[in-house]
Amino acid sequence: MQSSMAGSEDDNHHLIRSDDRQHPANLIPELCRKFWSLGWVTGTGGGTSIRDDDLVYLAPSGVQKELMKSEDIYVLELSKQVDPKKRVYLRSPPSLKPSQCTPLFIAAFTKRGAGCCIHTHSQWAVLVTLLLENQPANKTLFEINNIEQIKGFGKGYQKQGALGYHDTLRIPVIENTPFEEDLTESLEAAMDMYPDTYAVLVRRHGVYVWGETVHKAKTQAESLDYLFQLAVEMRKLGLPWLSDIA
Ligand SMILES: CSC[C@@H](O)[C@@H](O)C(=O)COP(=O)(O)O
Ligand SMILES: [Zn+2]
Repeated sequence: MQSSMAGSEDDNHHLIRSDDRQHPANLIPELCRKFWSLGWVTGTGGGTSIRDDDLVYLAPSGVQKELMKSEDIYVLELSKQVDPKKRVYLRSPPSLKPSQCTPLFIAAFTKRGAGCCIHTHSQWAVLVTLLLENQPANKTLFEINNIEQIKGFGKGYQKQGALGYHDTLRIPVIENTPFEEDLTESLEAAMDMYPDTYAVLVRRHGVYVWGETVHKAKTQAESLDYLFQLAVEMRKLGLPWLSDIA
């Protein structure tokens, strides 16, 4: 059975103890409970990380994400991470390991200044990557336009405002790897190739979505899941994802 380990003062327990619902250590378990009910983080897959200034909060690996408690949350200082192979944690709950998604979350924080990164194993995301399998590897792109929900996305990195109804939303797809951490290089390459994207799909696996704030990351993750589901249904009906309505 998954258990929460009560921390002591010397393991920086104060970093995750707060009565504020908006505190990252309270918000991550609450968000994961919501995401579990959407089928995004079932069977321990997926997760969420939040950055508050230089502090990064993240979940343990291999735990049932919807049953997590604030006591289970890891904390690290972003600016102190010199060697990705020797990650230094301000707070490490005993008997647990940090999420395997950690280097991918960190890529969103360092390369895109994100405040929150959400990883889902949504079946809609996986289905979209399967529908795109005929495109060349590493040049795969999900594209959709002329759908109202596209307005749920920001224009891009360091840009003001949201995408418009007629804009085309583009989400790159990277190939899956046997170990989550080995996705980091291709996720970073996709960020470089598509600097304005707020998400990267992982073939036969799921999606990473981020935003400047928790609110924006959640809005974009929900908008994307809506669009992925819609895209799968459109394909079944023989409807194109891109149209030239002016
Ligand atoms: C169902 S196992 C899924 C994991 O391998 C991974 O893809 C994942 O998303 C969660 O990794 P975790 O280390 O448990 O946070
Ligand atoms: Zn995953």
